[in-house]
Amino acid sequence: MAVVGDLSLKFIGKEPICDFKKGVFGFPISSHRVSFSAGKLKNGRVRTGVCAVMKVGVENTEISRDLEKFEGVLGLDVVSEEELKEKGFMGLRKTKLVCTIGPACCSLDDLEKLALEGMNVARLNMCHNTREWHQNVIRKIKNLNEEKGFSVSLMIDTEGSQIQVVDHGAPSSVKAEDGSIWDFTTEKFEGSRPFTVQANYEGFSEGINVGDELVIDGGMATFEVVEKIGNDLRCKCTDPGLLLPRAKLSFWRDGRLVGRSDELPTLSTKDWSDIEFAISEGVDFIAMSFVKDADAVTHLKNYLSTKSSKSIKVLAKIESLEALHKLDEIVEASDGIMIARGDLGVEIPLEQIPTVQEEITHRCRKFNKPVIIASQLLESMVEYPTPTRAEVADVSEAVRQYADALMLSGESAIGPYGQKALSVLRMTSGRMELWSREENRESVLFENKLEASVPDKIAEQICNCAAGMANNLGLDAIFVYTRHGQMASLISRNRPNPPIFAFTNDSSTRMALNLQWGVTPILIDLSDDMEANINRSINLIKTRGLIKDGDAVLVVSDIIPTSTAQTVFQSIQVKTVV
Ligand SMILES: Nc1ncnc2c1ncn2[C@@H]1O[C@H](COP(=O)(O)OP(=O)(O)O)[C@@H](O)[C@H]1O
Ligand SMILES: C=C(OP(=O)(O)O)C(=O)O
Ligand SMILES: [K+]
Ligand SMILES: [Mg+2]
Repeated sequence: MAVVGDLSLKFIGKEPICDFKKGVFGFPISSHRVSFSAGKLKNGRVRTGVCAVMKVGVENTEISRDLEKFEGVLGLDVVSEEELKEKGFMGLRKTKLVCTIGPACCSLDDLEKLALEGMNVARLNMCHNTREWHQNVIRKIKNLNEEKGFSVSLMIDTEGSQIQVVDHGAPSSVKAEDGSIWDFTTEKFEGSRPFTVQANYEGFSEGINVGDELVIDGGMATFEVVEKIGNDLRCKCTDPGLLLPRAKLSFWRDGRLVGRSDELPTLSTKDWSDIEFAISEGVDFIAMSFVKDADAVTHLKNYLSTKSSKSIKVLAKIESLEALHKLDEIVEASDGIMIARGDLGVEIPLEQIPTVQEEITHRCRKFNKPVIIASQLLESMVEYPTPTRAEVADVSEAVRQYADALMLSGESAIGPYGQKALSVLRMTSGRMELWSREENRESVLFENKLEASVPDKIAEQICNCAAGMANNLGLDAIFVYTRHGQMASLISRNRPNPPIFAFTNDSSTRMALNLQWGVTPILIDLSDDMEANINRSINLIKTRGLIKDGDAVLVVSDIIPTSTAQTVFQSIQVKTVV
């Protein structure tokens, strides 16, 4: 093993040696000498940064000095780097983008195009397709990250339990006509029977009375219960519409939802086995469907902390009335929230969605948790190559509310215009971010106070001040040094004007920060010597041509050293690059 600075090279016979993570590779040229080059990976090839011949096992100070400027150790993803080079600091997009991966975008080529187009997180919805299929997608994305320098995080979305129509294959949809009589049953049968709908859950009709309303998919069609026959319901169609496979069933009485999900577990047996799969594949996020209370979230978090060697973040999906009733406790318990407007629209009247969305987004900012706004953002693009004006207005509103992330569902999973939809999200968010920054700031930003008790009040204050200083002084960027991402997220919470570069030596932290508004995470080795870390990272960024003399950055650090000899290093400083 040869050691140079904080890089190490393995020396294996006459084979070329590679350490792609560090961007280093070398060829042994004799039994005690190795020639090596080091650099950043691009398009699967190492772009050489440093070339040298060195003695194996001997520390070479000259090379160490060269390697101080070595560009390969700066873990900045290619997409942010290109964006930065092209548009400068203020041009970096703040709002993060999540894409649901499905049959329309699962080839290596399609995934690469989505990554290039700005996908920050890939979502795999375990409601659909086989585990092998999902595994294949995960492997491809990890491969793209390793070989081509992307940094796309992975999210598994659980199926969850829900009362719905069984997907019996064909036909794909049936029309219910006004006044027609239908039987909703739990009887199991293959194929389809006329005027009969199979429900997936035995107890679906418990507590339901004659006269109650049965609503399909939040309003696609409506029935009135006219007769109860054992567990089955005979219903008359009062508002005609389509019955799709897996359509959701909800019951209403006197204009209010009849709670049906009490008996259903938040995590089913299938969900638990999908969670094992998520752990073994080392994904970054698990989005938990139909969360009812904080206990379910805490339980999963505890489970993951004992079972998973890497940190996996738990996102709670808010998609039921019950979750809305316990919003604060759920937000506080989770690592982030998804506003799952699809199912939420089944449980609350549609006209309440906009205000509920804004309220949840505000609660997330208060508790400092990232929030994703999901479902139907560009729904018409599942079929058409352009969005409706109303859809663009919806996306803009989500950005104006300072959501951390926006999500595509069917638009990318099954639609033929997935990349285009992603670019619509990118352009629309860029435009609204600029407008908010320049024209609308004061009206939307609200007071800084955190709702939750942050264990470290000093960190919170430092971050609030840092964001204010960076804005007031008109600085170019904020550099924050963070092991677990806490400081980066506390700065992001203030939604400052300049971009936040979060330097971390923890790859899980890097991947988790991909969901955080305005944060560009960078993987880098961090030593206990904070001054050295700061100088080294500024040099690295400068060597790459991403920062120039005269640029001013705000540097924030709060790294607790690993050795006990040093004290906690907390500081804010303004550095002008020279
Ligand atoms: N992995 C997948 N395999 C096949 N189809 C998928 C997959 N993921 C999503 N889809 C399709 O994309 C649509 C939209 O995705 P999503 O919103 O995540 O699911 P759902 O409609 O079940 O809530 C789904 O209805 C399904 O038709
Ligand atoms: C995102 C959602 O969940 P899923 O697609 O899993 O139903 C939703 O209901 O909006
Ligand atoms: K799901
Ligand atoms: Mg849902």
